[in-house]
Amino acid sequence: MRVDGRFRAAAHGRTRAAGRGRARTVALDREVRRDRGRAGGAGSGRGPLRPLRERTGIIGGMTSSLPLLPPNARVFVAGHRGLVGSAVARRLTADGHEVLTRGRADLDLRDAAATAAYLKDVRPDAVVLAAAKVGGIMANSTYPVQFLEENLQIQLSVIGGAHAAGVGRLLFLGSSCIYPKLAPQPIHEDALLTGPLEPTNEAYALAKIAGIVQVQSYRKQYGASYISAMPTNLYGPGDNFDLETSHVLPALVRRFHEAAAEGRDEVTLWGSGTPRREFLHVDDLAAACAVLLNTYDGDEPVNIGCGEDLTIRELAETVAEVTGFRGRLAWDTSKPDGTPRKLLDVSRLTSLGWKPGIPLRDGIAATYEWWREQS
Ligand SMILES: NC(=O)C1=CN([C@@H]2O[C@H](COP(=O)(O)OP(=O)(O)OC[C@H]3O[C@@H](n4cnc5c(N)ncnc54)[C@H](OP(=O)(O)O)[C@@H]3O)[C@@H](O)[C@H]2O)C=CC1
Ligand SMILES: C[C@H]1O[C@H](OP(=O)(O)OP(=O)(O)OC[C@H]2O[C@@H](n3cnc4c(=O)[nH]c(N)nc43)[C@H](O)[C@@H]2O)[C@@H](O)[C@@H](O)C1=O
Repeated sequence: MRVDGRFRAAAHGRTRAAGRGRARTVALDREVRRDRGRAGGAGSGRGPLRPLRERTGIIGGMTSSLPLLPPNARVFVAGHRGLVGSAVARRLTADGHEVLTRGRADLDLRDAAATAAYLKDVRPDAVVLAAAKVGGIMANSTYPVQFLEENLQIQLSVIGGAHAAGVGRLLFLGSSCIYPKLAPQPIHEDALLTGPLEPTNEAYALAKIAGIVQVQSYRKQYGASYISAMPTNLYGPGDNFDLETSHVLPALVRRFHEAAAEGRDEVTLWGSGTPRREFLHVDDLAAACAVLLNTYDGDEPVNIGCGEDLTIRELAETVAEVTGFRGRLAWDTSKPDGTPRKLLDVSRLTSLGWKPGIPLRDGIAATYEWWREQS
């Protein structure tokens, strides 16, 4: 069962003069290029970069007052029916932007020609790339071909198509699994490519790393104002509750709910329960994406997390309490644990003024309520 918490308020197609939007984004692109040239390091995001005049937020650590995403911007959210895309669409709409969407039946984002044609037609001011082949530990380790190829195809289509259409601003969403399996904790963005990856999601991680390099390459070669963010494990309304393909948190909600409803006294979970994970509510993630779109224009990816983690056993105890399951936990150690720990260093993001607002227990309770209303 894929619970459907879908974003419906989005406008389809072109509802404003596309020519105006295009002129504005191309102008921003040129301006970014010109100023980076003066700073003497195209897209490095590190050197003594000067703030862009007027519209810019944070470039190379310097700030000015106006946001990088113009007010009332037209933003194409790719993957608007998913956990992340639906939350980002809600957030951008609440912030006064116009969210453009396209369902998979009308536009398969693996199709580069169709995606480029769509983006040229609607010419958004910005793109948020939240469409991807996504899944939990078992889905990742069972279908590495799809996780590698579909994500590479989507990234090539959307990022390349956005540039060809003159889109001036793009946010690419990666994942904390891009970092080495045994990276020092908390994991700083500089840990990228410093060690071997976790085998259960290596294919997915490599596709995401390619996406980061693609974004950096468009910055370096064309001066594009494209950025990448690396979220930790997410949860919330719109999540996937399918026990075979989901991440751990929605799986536990469903397992405990069903066990409590059926009066069972034991629930079996995967692995040893000892791995540690950091969980962020998707509405906090969406707020962080809005901050990045408005203020960040650096070359380096930005971690998005809450800065705290817990063991899977501790998570299970919390979810059991929320769902009213009072029985025993059993652990199926034939199932993989995955990486032992992946707590993100979120200092780069918090320095931009963002902080999480939804405590884990409250977020789980709200997600449980949402899921029960959907089922
Ligand atoms: N969930 C998490 O814990 C985390 C997620 N992320 C990242 O956030 C992003 C979004 O993830 P999330 O929202 O959880 O994933 P979901 O599976 O909930 O949503 C993915 C969306 O992408 C769409 N999509 C997938 N393939 C295609 C395609 N070929 N053409 C058009 N649309 C397509 C799906 O469409 P449809 O609805 O039709 O299936 C869906 O709307 C991903 O990049 C992921 O890596 C990062 C860290 C953690
Ligand atoms: C976001 C992130 O998500 C994935 O990495 P992951 O964090 O390892 O994934 P997960 O949420 O599926 O599991 C977390 C932990 O929980 C344990 N666990 C117990 N019981 C269940 C259970 O019932 N289901 C699941 N899925 N896990 C369970 C499980 O064994 C593991 O130890 C990748 O897709 C990766 O690519 C990625 O980006």
